Amino acid sequence: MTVKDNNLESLLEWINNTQDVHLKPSSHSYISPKIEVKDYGDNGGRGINSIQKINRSETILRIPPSFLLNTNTVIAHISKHNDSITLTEPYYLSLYTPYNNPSDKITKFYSLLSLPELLELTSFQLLSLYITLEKKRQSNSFWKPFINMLPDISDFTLTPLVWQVCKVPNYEQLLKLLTKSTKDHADKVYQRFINDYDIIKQLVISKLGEDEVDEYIPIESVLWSWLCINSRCLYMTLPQSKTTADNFTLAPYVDFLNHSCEDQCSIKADGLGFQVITTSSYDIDQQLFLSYGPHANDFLLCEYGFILPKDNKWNDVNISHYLLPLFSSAQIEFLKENDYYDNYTLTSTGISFRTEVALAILQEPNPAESRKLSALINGISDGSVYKSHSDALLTEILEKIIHKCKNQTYLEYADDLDLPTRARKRTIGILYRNILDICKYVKENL
Ligand SMILES: C[S@@+](CC[C@H](N)C(=O)[O-])C[C@H]1O[C@@H](n2cnc3c(N)ncnc32)[C@H](O)[C@@H]1O
Repeated sequence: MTVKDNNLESLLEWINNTQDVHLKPSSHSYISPKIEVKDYGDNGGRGINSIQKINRSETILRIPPSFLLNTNTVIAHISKHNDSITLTEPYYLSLYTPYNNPSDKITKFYSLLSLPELLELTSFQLLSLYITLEKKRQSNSFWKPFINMLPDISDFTLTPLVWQVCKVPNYEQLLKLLTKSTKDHADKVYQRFINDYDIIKQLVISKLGEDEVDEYIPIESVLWSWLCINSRCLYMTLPQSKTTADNFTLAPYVDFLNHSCEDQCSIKADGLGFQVITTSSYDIDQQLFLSYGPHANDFLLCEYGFILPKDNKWNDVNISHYLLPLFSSAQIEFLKENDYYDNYTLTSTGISFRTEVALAILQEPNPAESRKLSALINGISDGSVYKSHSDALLTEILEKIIHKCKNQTYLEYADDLDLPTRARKRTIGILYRNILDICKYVKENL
């Protein structure tokens, strides 16, 4: 179904017609007439669809720097409401920031912030704070057409972070049901969010006092902004970023591209802004995809709130927690020295070399002195001397995992009356099915 709503029309109007008069027309926004936004329903929500044939290497989108939401544009916009901030760098001064100084509470809050305080925040913290506040400002925000097209919190119903922060029905049971690697990942995402929220909160308290926190930055609103950023950010080098993780931007319209394991579009960020170029040709009425990266389903679920139920070639099974307790201290020392400590995985094509090395080391009481081991690690031997013991241990581990997963795949058919709980349990069931399929394959092919 073609998406036709007022919000989308406002977004297109904003991207196409709010041009910086100082820019050459060649630098203006461009949305190819060969694409449209289409609603794929349960199969990914909104995505980009071809309405004409598209060739390989065609530029289909170009969003100029002034319409990208990132640290640069946020600081440039906030500075318009703050007399104490004077920006001199060209990457701020070249941005189009139509001056609109509404006398609302948020303008007042911006006027209290200093440039060092803003630069102290990570991109994630700054953007989460800014989007939360700009959403509140509604028509007073330059970014309103973009913010109005961001997904609803209900679109993140499968994200474990939402279960935990919003304490959804059965959230404790759901978290316990997660596969180990998904739970480990979900815990890290939770820590990242809570840390970001605490820092934003401290800043608001330092300017406005504790009583204003719920008014300006209720945790549910920051959670929504944070998830929109996490699931829609695109890599782009920014001049003032402190870490690689800070190098990202949000790009309206580009962010309608759904994920597939196979790359079908590439992205380019330069002085012209953000561009999307096709890397394959498309017939009429085909969905255009971008690969978000080599992500397994547990990663996709925790970071983006979806999984690829079939054919995610990046799925793996981590067996580190079975192997790590078996190593002696000499073996651990060797593993650490040679960068082979932890992260032992199996995939749908077999066991990783790292896992093979770990299984071999378990058979060497003095690994540092073993020439057989050194030959395996240096690619001089294929390690067949270790194979029968490695296979026996691996079979034992695989049988334990297979048994556990078989006990959990019933979740795929969960029939809870509460529909979000049902969807969450079914997704967890698929994660167990993914693990089961890999383990069975590896066991059969030892
Ligand atoms: C960058 S946005 C893509 C546009 C999004 N579908 C929308 O409606 O705005 C990323 C989000 O799209 C959804 N998504 C992306 N690729 C998907 C896929 N292959 N299957 C299901 N959902 C997908 C997830 O909700 C993800 O968090």
